[in-house]
Amino acid sequence: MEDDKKILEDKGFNLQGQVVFENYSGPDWTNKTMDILLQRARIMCSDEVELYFAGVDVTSVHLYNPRIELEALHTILSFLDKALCSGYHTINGILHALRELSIKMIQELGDKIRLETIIVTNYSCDKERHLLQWGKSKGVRSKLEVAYVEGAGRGAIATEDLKVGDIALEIPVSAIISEELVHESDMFPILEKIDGISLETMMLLWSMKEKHNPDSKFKLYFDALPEVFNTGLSFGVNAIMALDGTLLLEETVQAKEHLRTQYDELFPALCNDHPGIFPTELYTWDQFLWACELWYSNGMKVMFTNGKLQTCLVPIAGFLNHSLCPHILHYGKVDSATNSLRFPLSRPCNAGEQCYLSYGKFSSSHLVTFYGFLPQGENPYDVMPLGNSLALLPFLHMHLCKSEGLDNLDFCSRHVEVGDSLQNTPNIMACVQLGLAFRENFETELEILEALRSTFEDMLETLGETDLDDRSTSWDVKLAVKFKDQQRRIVSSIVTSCYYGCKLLEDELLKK
Ligand SMILES: C[S@@+](CC[C@H](N)C(=O)[O-])C[C@H]1O[C@@H](n2cnc3c(N)ncnc32)[C@H](O)[C@@H]1O
Repeated sequence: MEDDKKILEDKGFNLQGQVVFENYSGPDWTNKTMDILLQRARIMCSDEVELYFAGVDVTSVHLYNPRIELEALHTILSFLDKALCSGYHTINGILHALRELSIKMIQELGDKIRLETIIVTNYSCDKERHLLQWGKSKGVRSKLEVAYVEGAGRGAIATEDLKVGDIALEIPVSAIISEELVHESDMFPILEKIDGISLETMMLLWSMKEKHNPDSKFKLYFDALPEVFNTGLSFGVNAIMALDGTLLLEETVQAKEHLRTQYDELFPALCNDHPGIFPTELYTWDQFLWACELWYSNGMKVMFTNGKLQTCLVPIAGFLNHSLCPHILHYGKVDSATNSLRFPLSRPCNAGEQCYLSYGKFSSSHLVTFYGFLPQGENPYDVMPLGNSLALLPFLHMHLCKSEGLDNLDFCSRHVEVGDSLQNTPNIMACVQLGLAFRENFETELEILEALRSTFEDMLETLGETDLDDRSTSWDVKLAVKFKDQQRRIVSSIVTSCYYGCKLLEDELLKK
């Protein structure tokens, strides 16, 4: 919040909450006013890390992060709707014009980033249809159907053209799998006596048994779940080996070791002490891992009307896949008027198009480990290890450092951003140019940049080359190799940028 304020002040905004509609009778007033509103909204919609890395130019019209752009446009739209409802009649015309423009800009943004969904027709969706019917009988309202989509298992497809603000899906609280169920179960009195056990772990253990309960209220939900999840937690030895040289290797190994320790702390003790409640055959390591993958990849944080935030399984909503710029941005808070979880659209979704939501601001390594996929497009939340002495390097588009320029290596390590190609993301160059504009000490900057280049060159070497026969390779090795290729591309782009940055500085030094 303080960062937001500072940036707004730096940009000369009036922080008293008033936007002055200057010259609104002029020919271009709507665009100009929208521009001002957008500059503010981009800052308001960026979190601390995003602000930190976009510090130089968060107000730029450049799409440095489509999710923030969408969030900003949506914030403006909500603001305009509120203003229109509260009846500022004298400026109604202006508000309507701005509203129309923001809807148009949201539409244009959606068109720019649209992902093509290929529906795979040779899979039966009977189980999914049964679940949808069950949902309907429980009061679920849906404008989505389920289909197999290429590269992502099942996905949710819009059954009609959906506009901004339309509710794609509405799930009553009674159809959500939440802590209440474990509290009511016969395992709760045993579990609550275990020191330090979390409610999440209790839910996980409950779901392992409930999955096999023929009388479960959620039987059709469990029936429709995948038999295997294919996340990084299930990577085999070859996939782990293929990750050599990447941060992900350690992440997946550590995550799995952590889960194994957790399992060993609970089993076989619980089965031995309470065989009637924890049957051995339902609580094997493999089944525990399956349940972990279920909760990591399908768990949703839900805020209930009593203010409690819980990780839940939400039938039907669990068919929604993730996108870096999703249709559904705001969800997860139970609507007190309807006692349901609603999934409203922040950008339009046409009939037949896959409707996406955002799982969160996750790096690709997190998505591979806990969800088992790499998102399409450049992920602005990726991180790069910068060697032992340096901090993790967030990979955000466009800007290399704040206007201070490069002060020291540590400063640099925290500010560097990496682009996907030199032409449209001249990050290191932008940084150097900033340095040139603000500072005299080119020698130090050159040293820093050379050190950076050398660090990334070493990293590139460690990543090595991959030679993959795609036909005979298993899903996990393919995913590991895809991840490594992506890392290589990023690092290689930084090396190139460092190289050009050094050259620019050397030229400047020659001129002196
Ligand atoms: C909540 S589920 C979504 C429904 C899932 N596709 C299914 O068939 O059950 C999350 C899982 O969907 C897949 N997924 C989600 N978004 C994806 C994307 N953009 N690309 C590929 N797979 C995705 C991953 O396997 C992830 O673990």
